Amino acid sequence: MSAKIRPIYTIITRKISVNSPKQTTVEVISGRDSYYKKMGNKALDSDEDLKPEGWDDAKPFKEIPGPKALPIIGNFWRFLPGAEFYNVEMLELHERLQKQHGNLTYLNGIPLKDPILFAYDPDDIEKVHRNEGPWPIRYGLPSFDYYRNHVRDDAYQGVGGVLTVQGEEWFKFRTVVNKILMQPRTAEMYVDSMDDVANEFIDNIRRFSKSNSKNEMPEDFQNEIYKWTLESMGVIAFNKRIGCLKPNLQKDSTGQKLIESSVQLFELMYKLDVLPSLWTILNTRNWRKYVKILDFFTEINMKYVNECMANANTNSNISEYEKSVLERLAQTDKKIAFAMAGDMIIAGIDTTGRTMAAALYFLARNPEIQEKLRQELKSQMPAKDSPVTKNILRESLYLKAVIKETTRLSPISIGNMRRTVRNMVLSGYQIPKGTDVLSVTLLLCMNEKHFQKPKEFIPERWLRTTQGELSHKNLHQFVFLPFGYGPRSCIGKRLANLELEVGISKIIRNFKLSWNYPEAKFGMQLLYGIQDPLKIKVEELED
Ligand code: HEM
Repeated sequence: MSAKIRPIYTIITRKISVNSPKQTTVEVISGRDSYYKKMGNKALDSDEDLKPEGWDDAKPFKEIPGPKALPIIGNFWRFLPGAEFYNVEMLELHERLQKQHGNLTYLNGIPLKDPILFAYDPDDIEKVHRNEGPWPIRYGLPSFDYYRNHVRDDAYQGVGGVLTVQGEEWFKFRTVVNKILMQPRTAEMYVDSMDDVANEFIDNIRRFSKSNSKNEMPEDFQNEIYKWTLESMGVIAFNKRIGCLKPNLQKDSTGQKLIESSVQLFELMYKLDVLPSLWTILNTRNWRKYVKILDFFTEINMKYVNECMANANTNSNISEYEKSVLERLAQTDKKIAFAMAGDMIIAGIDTTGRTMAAALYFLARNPEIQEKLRQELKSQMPAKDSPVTKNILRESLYLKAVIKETTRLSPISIGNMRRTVRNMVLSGYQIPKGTDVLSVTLLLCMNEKHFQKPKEFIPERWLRTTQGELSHKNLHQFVFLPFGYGPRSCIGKRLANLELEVGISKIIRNFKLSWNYPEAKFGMQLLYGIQDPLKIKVEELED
């Protein structure tokens, strides 16, 4: 995009979305109908749910409580230095909003951002998800969407991927990729390669531990974890070892450049899509940097997909499950393979990386839990260098409970976002279709109404054998949704769990972890997670 100013249609789109929904009657609400009809969602064409049960008795939308927006400056000023929400951590912000305004809070008046409803009641969250229809709508990364569909439509050719597109286009894409990525057999196929990648990560951890008298991981250990997730995702997305975990990576190597670019990419996404930003109307410095980085990813992606196609296995005796994910995607549609490989890299590094960081931190702080996990692993992996196999993973129930408990206390997203596609009543208020609702599940996961000792790391709560109050068996189904919900839920869930299971098994089987610092701070940048340097002490186990 060479023009200094974004095309006028973008500005108009943003302006429309900045307007708060002031609808109070069903007729006015239908103003957004054409948009959804364009997406072809038949459910929206029918009149049957125009007035859902309880609509006439519900209070109008405009009465939903929330921080009052002032003329012109809206609510933005509340987040400025000295004001009530300045630098307030996400969890605390939502605790305060819920306390002040109740289970449904409306926030508008943040420049160039859509107004949003925060839902804190699991029954409301259930209603939103159960009414999301077959093509749920989730907005979140407009900068990424704009890049693919407008800046580099030459490369993506109208196939925007699964992360940001909506409606029928999303559904068609997702139907193709689900068949390949959501299969348990697909994930299992990668156990050996994930084991290889984890071995290199273990070597690096060992080297860091020996490099200082305290046996601590470096301040930027989180980036080292990202190298491991990028290398793991590279195997799946590109069918290729990128080489990010090699010690002394050359500055100009692709691996090093990819690592640096992905760290910057997430920082920039946060600045463009989460913080107020002028990129939607101007070619800001951050926007230009962002496009440059995404261009680099596009170029690498194209190169690797072409390489994979050129080396594709033409042996007709080989079963579908012996082929790589990328090969199978490319067999169906090369454009889909290209966009999906890019999505996997964007969605698969920071997410699994932050979850791994949190898991290691919780294990380091809880030596008894760590030892219990180690005993489970030792029964399956007699030697420190025993490979992880799919049978080991099937049997390792405590390991799975550790990962679940990690995602309860440190989910990558504080909640799930949906744009409602039907009118509905939430907490006694009329909610018009077309409203963005963020279900803040993190708040529920931290509430003793739903979890006993909610702030403590207790994997036992997820074990089937656990009885009584601690057990998760009576948990409301919409309180704990770390991978989202329904047809739009995380497509990488199986792959992420596989990576984490293999990586954590190897680390805990080889090392003793401990934490010698005050409790780490958690918070949100693009994603939620630990904010402090991850200086975990790592000691080699004897056997
Ligand atoms: C622990 C790691 C991960 C967590 C906790 C996680 C969580 C999530 C969540 C909460 C969503 C939104 C779901 C919704 O709206 O209902 C999502 C979407 C998505 N995730 Fe993950 N994710 C993880 C790892 C991965 C990996 C490794 C990949 C790579 C394949 C991936 C690919 C995606 C994609 C492509 C979407 C968008 C799906 C769509 O909109 O149809 N994720 N993830």
